[in-house]
Amino acid sequence: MSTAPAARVSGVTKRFAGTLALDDVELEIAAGEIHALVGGNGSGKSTLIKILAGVHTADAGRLETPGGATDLRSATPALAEAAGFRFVHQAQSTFPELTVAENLSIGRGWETGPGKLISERRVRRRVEAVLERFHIDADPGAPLRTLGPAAQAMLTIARALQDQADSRAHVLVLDEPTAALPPAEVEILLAALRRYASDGTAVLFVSHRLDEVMEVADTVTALRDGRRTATKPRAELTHDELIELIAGRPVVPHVADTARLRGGATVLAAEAIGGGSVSDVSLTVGEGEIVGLTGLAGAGTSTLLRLLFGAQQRDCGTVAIDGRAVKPGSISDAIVAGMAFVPGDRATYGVFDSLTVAENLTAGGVGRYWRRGWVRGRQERRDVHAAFGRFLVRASSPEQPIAQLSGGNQQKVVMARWLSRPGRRLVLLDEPTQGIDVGAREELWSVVRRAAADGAGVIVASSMLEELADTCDRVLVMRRGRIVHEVRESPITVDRLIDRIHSVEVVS
Ligand SMILES: Nc1ncnc2c1ncn2[C@@H]1O[C@H](COP(=O)(O)OP(=O)(O)OP(=O)(O)O)[C@@H](O)[C@H]1O
Repeated sequence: MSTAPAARVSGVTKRFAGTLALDDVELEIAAGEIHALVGGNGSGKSTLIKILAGVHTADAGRLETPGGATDLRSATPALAEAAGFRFVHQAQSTFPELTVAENLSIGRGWETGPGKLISERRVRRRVEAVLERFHIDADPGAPLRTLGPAAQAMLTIARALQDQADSRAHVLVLDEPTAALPPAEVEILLAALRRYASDGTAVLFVSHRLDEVMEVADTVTALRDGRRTATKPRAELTHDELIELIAGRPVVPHVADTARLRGGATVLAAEAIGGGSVSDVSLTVGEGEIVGLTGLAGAGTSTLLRLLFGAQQRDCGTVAIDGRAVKPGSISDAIVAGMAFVPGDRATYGVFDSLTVAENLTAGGVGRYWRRGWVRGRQERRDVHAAFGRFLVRASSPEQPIAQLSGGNQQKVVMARWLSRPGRRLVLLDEPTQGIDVGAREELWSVVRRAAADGAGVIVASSMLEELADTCDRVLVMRRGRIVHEVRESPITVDRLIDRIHSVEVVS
């Protein structure tokens, strides 16, 4: 690993009305290193990245790169690009139906030959060179969707960096690069990042997955409440020290609660349901039971939850809560029956962008705050206050527009909205802790366990196998829209889950 600085930022301060998002932050990234940026929800990570990208301007701050200095008060995307920064976001647009070569040419252009016609030979030569340089094993003519998820992520990285001849001339910035990847694919992407760094690329990545930070980072910078709490070589940090830098306190792992009644009377009975990618799924969930759902990407876990809730129309089968049939495709009937749903794609389904935090918190239970035509304002305020504390929501006030909250805090509000509802019988959670910081994650799981202890059934779809192993009474493994295994050994272990997820692949 080289130690030449690829970029150095200093004195970065940013205030949004009422919130000091960054306070005099410094960060130095060396060429050839993987530098992890960690911190709790709302600690300022995205704000710093957006300033580096020129999406936000800073109130103060300076960026130095080998090419010169930039005043971050006048940061722009063009200046960021000229300084060598390249950004790969989770939702980076790729085109699954187009070929690898087409995906690597869009936005950049195609090589032409005589008469300005596209020269397929020259395009192919360039694309093959890029694939080799970024260690991607793919045919330029193959549709992108035929590649595995990690290879697709590597392709978005290659696309961002392909025109930089010198690896040392740029800083690759990744936001939660592994969040959408199943466990086996995570290792492929992390190995690729290591190779890119050993070629001289400086990699800055934001992550809440601390095991990955411990595995792959050379250096770790932690932010808390907009301030840098430490920059350290990862080799000098233990997992627990890292948690303390982020949370400001040790986070005590939960002790399994034995008092919970697991699998009492049947809450959910689903029979032979199908729709979208899911076919012929039957399952039951008992009172107080927490059932996990996992599988490789595309296995159908999210679709199954949406079919159960009615957010997606089912083609066949029946769903009943406490013996009462729930109409297909009717969210309102599902809610009346006692279902609650925390979707994975919160940008599309979870958050009411134009409303305040308080309005988002109470949106699922408006009826509760009306009594003979009067809004019970005090009760609502009390509930909002309690939810803020219990879910560790970081917002300047309940009146703040939710769009101004950090991603993780928006997720906490969505969880709070659904889990605080009285009378819920079945709670459906899709990747509930994605983007949630280590301090709040334990807290969220304890709220889920409390909901189960109160008698609700819970189904949780997640790729975080440790969390499933810690919390679930049994885990269902899906593949191609069907349930293919049930893991209910006590204790459920991560190794066992990985084995079942992959043995499914071998069987086929
Ligand atoms: N456009 C905005 N207007 C007002 N406040 C904002 C805005 N963007 C961010 N903030 C506030 O700045 C603080 C830092 O937010 P930021 O998104 O940088 O956190 P983060 O560390 O990326 O969090 P997460 O891990 O949840 O993604 C938060 O308190 C957030 O509410």
